Formats: sequence, C-alpha cells, structure tokens
Amino acid sequence: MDPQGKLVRIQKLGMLEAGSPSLSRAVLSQSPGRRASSSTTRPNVDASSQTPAAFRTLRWCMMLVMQLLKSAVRHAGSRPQCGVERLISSSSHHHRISASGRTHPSSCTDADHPKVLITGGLGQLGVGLAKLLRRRFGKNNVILSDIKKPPTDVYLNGPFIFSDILDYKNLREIVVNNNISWLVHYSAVLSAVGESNVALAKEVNITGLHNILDIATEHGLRVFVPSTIGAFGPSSPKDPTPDLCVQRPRTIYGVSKVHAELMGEYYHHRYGLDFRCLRYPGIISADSQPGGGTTDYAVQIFHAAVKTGCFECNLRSDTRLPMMYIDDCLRATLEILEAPADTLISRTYNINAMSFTPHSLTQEIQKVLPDLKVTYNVDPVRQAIADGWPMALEDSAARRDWGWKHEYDLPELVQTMLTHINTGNQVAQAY
Ligand SMILES: NC(=O)c1ccc[n+]([C@@H]2O[C@H](COP(=O)([O-])OP(=O)(O)OC[C@H]3O[C@@H](n4cnc5c(N)ncnc54)[C@H](O)[C@@H]3O)[C@@H](O)[C@H]2O)c1
Ligand SMILES: C[C@@H](O)[C@H](N)C(=O)O
Repeated sequence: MDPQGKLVRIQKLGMLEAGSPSLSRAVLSQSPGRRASSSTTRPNVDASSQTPAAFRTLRWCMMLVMQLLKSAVRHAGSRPQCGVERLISSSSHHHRISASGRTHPSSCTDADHPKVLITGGLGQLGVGLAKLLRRRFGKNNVILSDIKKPPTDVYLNGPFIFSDILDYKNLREIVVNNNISWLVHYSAVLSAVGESNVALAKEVNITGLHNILDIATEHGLRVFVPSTIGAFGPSSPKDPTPDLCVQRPRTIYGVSKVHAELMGEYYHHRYGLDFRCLRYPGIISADSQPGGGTTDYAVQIFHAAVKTGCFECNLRSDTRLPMMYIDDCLRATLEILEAPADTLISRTYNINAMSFTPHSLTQEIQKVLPDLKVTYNVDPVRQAIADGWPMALEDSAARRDWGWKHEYDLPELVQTMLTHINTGNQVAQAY
C-alpha cells in the first residue's frame, strides 16, 4: 500500500480538475475573438495582409476542436455506452431490463460495452451478477475476482482473476491491464462475522473501500458499492426507513457502510467520481450461500425445509426485516449502473421489495410443505443487530428517478426458491 502516493495522486487530480476552468479561461482570453474587438479599430487592410491573422485563427480553431474532441473521448470513457444503448438507457424510466439481461442490442460490438470488474465476486451475489452482466455486455467484458479459489464451473464460465482489495498496487494493475471502466465492489465482511472479527471488518470494509475509491477516481471509473439495511440503527425511523434520516448503526458492518456511502458521495462531489450505491435489504438466493449475515436464516430455512423438514431459527419469530429475491437485487444493480447520470438525483438509494418475520415466512413455506417444523434458538448477537434494523425501506426516490420496481413478493419468492432448490436437488441426484 502507498497511502502517501495515493494522496498525491488524488491531490493532483483535484488540482487538475480545479485548474481546468481557469486553463480554458486563459485560452479564451488569448482567443482571436477577443483580439478581433481591438482589431476593429485597425485601418482597413487587404486580404493578403490578413493571412497571418487568419492562419492564427485557423490554428486556434483547430486547437479548440482538439480540446473538445479530447474531452468528448474522456467523457465517453467514463460513461461507456454505444449509441443504441444510450437510447435505451436514456429512456430507462420506461424500459425494463429482463432478469436475463437479454435486451441488449445486437449492433453493439464487445468494444462498445463497459469492461466490468467485480470484487468479492465469489460470495452470495457476485456469480449471479456476473451471469447477468455477461449476458448483457459479453462474457469477456465481465471479470469476476476474489481471494478465494473459484469452483470449476465458475472458473470455466468466464474470466476470473485473483484480487485482494487490500493490495492497492495489484488492484490498480488489474484495472489498467484489463482496461476496466466499471467497478462493482462486492468484497465485504458482513454483519455477524464483522462483530466476531472487528479488525478484519475494519480492514476489508474501510481500508479496502478507500483503495477502491482512489483507484476508481484515478482511472475515471464508474463504481458501484452496495450498502445495506445495516447502515441504519436503533435511532433511525423503522417502518418505513426513509433515504435520508438519522444513521447511527451499532455494528462495525453498519458503520463501515455509512462510511462507504459518505465517502462515495464526497468523492463524487469533490472529484467527480461516478459513484452509485443501493441499500440492499437481506437477499434471498437458491444457488448461492449467504456469507455470515443476520438475514442468513431466510436462505437457510428453504434448504432445511426441502432436505430435512426441520429448521432451527436464530432470530425471534416476530423479527420483521426487509428482504428481496436475488433476481430483483441484481436487476436493480444493472439498472442503476446503466441509469443516465442526470436521472440520479441522489447517489445512494433505498430499494425495497417485501418484509417478513420468521413466523410469516414459515407459514408461507408451510402452504407448500405443511410438515415443516421450525424451532427457535435465538442468537443474542444476531437478534440485537436485527432489532436495530429497519422493518421496511422507503424507496419512492428509486422508483421515481430511475424506474425501480420489484417483481417478487413473499408468495413468488417462496414458490421460486422451492422450485429452484428442488430442481437443484433432482439434478444433483441424477449425477
Ligand atoms: N447478501 C446480502 O443479503 C446483502 C445485503 C446487503 C448488502 N450486501 C452487500 O453486497 C455485497 C456482496 O454481498 P455478498 O452477500 O455476496 O457477500 P459475501 O460475504 O457472500 O461475499 C463477500 C466476498 O468478499 C470476499 N472478500 C473478503 N475479503 C476480501 C479481500 N480482502 N479482497 C477481495 N475479496 C474479499 C470474500 O472472499 C467473499 O467471497 C457486500 O458488500 C454486502 O455488504 C449484501
Ligand atoms: C442485510 C445484509 O447486509 C446482510 N445479509 C447481513 O445480514 O449482514
């Protein structure tokens, strides 16, 4: 790591940015247009005597055009969309991307698409997001990365690279060598694991985030960092929790996520970083396991219901939390990544889908599997965390600004999860 060098680079970026308007003012003050006003007092001269001035004018015009072209190229680099896509995303209020991501126009070549790096990609969400983005942008344009060894099917399904977000130099090398234009930052230590290893959570969630933001700023990347219902605390309004309200979380996970929201927004305003952030509810998925959070029970109960018919829940039966099916979460992520910058009134949005308690989830699963038995053995650490979290998120700004709309409520969630897990089991048994 090279904090000193990073600071100097960021300062340089700031100076360049702050310096550019005065630079253009200086160029303009020397412009022939300004000189022309003084030349109006000159006596009439014939065309041949104007040649040096005309030449200077021409040269100045060419320089101006070059400047404009350079800035257009820079701009295109930070918002990499081909013409057809730009049309699609500029109407994203009305245009819905299917969860399969198959709406992308065939006229775009691989080179027109963003080149995406996903950090922490082998957790609950990364592989699914890579699938969705690869369908949309092409297999080779989406690189998964993590510090773990990928399962063979993941390794074979598209580019995978080792990346430790705490290794600044290595991260920068990956961004440069792969011409990365979008960065999805999924590496994190989640709420329950964070409470059992605060030092690790601080390192990964705070130092790691600093590396990501500095590299994204240095290379003009669009960067997505997920936040969470865990960014709120016991003193936040709970039902529903608005986008803007008191945020005093009591976990290191929550503190680090509020820090991420604020740092990202600060870099956006200070350096023009294209930072985008969604506060996810607890995410439910069938074919990937949760990584040590407070909402994990809501995934584990489905597997237990299908495999053994019994489940021991570590939260109280009346603990109501916001939850979302993974397809909705990943589609929201793609939608905010593609939203035209001028539609984003804010850089951090709540997204909401459904809320349930262990009891109401059990009842819904019992409609399909009536023999399911759930007992309760409350984990005080997880329960204390959940008691400080929202019951529902207020997400009208996301719905208004970039057309967010969830598709899965509790009955669809239960049906889809049970179907996926059953199908997965049948496929596994067939081998
Ligand atoms: N899953 C949810 O319910 C949920 C809800 C809200 C927000 N989020 C956020 O979404 C993101 C992804 O969540 P997830 O559930 O996939 O998390 P996860 O815990 O399942 O996966 C995190 C990944 O980060 C990796 N990682 C840890 N240290 C690293 C390092 N030094 N360098 C690179 N990678 C490292 C881990 O190996 C792991 O694969 C996280 O930022 C999380 O906070 C998730
Ligand atoms: C809610 C979310 O951030 C994560 N699933 C956790 O429980 O920690």
